[in-house]
Amino acid sequence: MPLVNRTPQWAALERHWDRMRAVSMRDLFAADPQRAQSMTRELAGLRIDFSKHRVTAETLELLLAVAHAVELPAWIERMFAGERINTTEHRAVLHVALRNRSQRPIRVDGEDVMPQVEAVLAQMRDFVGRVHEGQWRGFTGEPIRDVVNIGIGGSNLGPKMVCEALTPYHRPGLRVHFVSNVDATHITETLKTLDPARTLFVVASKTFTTQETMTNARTARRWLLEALGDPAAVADHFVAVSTNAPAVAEFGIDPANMFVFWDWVGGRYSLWSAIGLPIALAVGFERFAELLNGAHAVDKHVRTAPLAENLPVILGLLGVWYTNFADAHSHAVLPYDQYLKSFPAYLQQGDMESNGKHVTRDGVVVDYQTGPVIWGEPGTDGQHAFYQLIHQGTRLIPADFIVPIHSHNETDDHHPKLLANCLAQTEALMRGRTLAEARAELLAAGMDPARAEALAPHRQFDGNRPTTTILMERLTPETLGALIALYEHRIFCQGLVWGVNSFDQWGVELGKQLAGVILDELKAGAVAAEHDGSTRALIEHVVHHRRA
Ligand SMILES: O=P(O)(O)OC[C@H]1O[C@](O)(CO)[C@@H](O)[C@@H]1O
Repeated sequence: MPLVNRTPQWAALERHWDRMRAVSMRDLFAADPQRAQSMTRELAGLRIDFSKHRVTAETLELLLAVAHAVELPAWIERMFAGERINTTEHRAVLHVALRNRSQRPIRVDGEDVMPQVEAVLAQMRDFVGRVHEGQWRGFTGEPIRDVVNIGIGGSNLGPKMVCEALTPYHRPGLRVHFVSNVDATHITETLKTLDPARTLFVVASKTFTTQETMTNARTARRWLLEALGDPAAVADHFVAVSTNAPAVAEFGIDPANMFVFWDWVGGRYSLWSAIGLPIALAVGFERFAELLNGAHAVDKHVRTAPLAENLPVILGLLGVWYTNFADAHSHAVLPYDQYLKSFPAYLQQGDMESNGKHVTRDGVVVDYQTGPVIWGEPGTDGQHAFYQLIHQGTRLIPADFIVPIHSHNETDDHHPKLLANCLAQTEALMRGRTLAEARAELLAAGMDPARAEALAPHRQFDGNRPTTTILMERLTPETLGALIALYEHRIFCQGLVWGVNSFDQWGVELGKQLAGVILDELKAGAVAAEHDGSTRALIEHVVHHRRA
């Protein structure tokens, strides 16, 4: 497979960009009164408007031609068929099996994985029921009041984001906490508020070797044992979610209290697996199942819809358009819903760990940009922080605006304002304000002409800044599941265009390896290994000051 930028389809897009760079969305809307309707689609409770993009029907056709050139439909099918498309780790990629509500067999090496998936879901349902009903009790016979998920990366960000997002659905009487950072402050501050006799720890780690997680888990175990005094208490206060049964047993967790998942579930795609146990504990198993249903609806769509109608494909291609042709370096995700406050952070791992790659699946170094920087904050906080740059800065930043039509905290005073702000931002970003308009507004407000002339350039907005608006009736488990799956598949489609393996993460290894060397040196109080001058001096300084 040649690099995508060597294909004739890519060359056609380059020529097209030369024509499109001067095209304004204002003109596109003026020329086509049906533009919004023809570029808005409904999917699984989401209404997606991609009309405020710097594209025409021809642009979309040319982008779709690139998608065909990289055999995108065949790759999507390969994923659903359980092929080992994560080639560097020789693994299938089957988070879609975790929410395969149709029970259609999905096979890896000829073996249907669905019975295992169903068995773990049944185990989760049973366990969650027992905790909720007070049948699962702590060592001293107390019911569980607090659940602490100990995990990091995919074993933290997904379940944490979903638990926050579904706060209105939380069952009363059970609080869920997340500890991820190896910084002792994180676990110390969390444990301060808890009663050991009524706390359940979920140690979530695919590998069960991750330094941060194992350190926090050992601290939690010490805390528990100091309070309860008997090692037998661990069995009543710790469960594990992992692929590594021997390591779980070695930690002292009863294998009966282990929830397995499989090597074909990537960490950042794992919230649908037993890694979602804190979600099910927080909102109940039925709600967790609704989350899976929402994702399944999007899975069906991505697998069966023709490319031209396939929303994750379209959104992915729009991202490619800006990254590779309009020189955009980042992508903002702006949820207008406080419950989605961690959605951008969750997507940072989802997208940047997936597509932050510099070689293709074949190991060829690319000479084009791949995954952008993902960032964002909930509106309207973001508006008062960084929107200035999005509106008037020198960089092009495509942005997604996500907003529910109804709030879970509906009041006449708040939600209409939130909605108005969200919609106004996309309008302003698209429309901008010309110099003449800026000048006229100032004059109409009574400003003297000389001052209006001086101020007008500061109040001029280029506009033409692309946004996607994603509306939903309300943020429910189902719409949230659909939203997450939409982004997951978008990431996959972009990775396919760039030719990278979106499912490995070798880039996190080197730092881990070097941290191991430096940790030994900090413990020994002496530098033993080869380091550059800066790192060596820093280690020596730290060693000296920790000794003093
Ligand atoms: O679940 P584990 O094995 O503890 O890994 C945690 C995280 O570490 C990574 O391997 C690297 O950040 C992620 O891909 C993963 O989600």
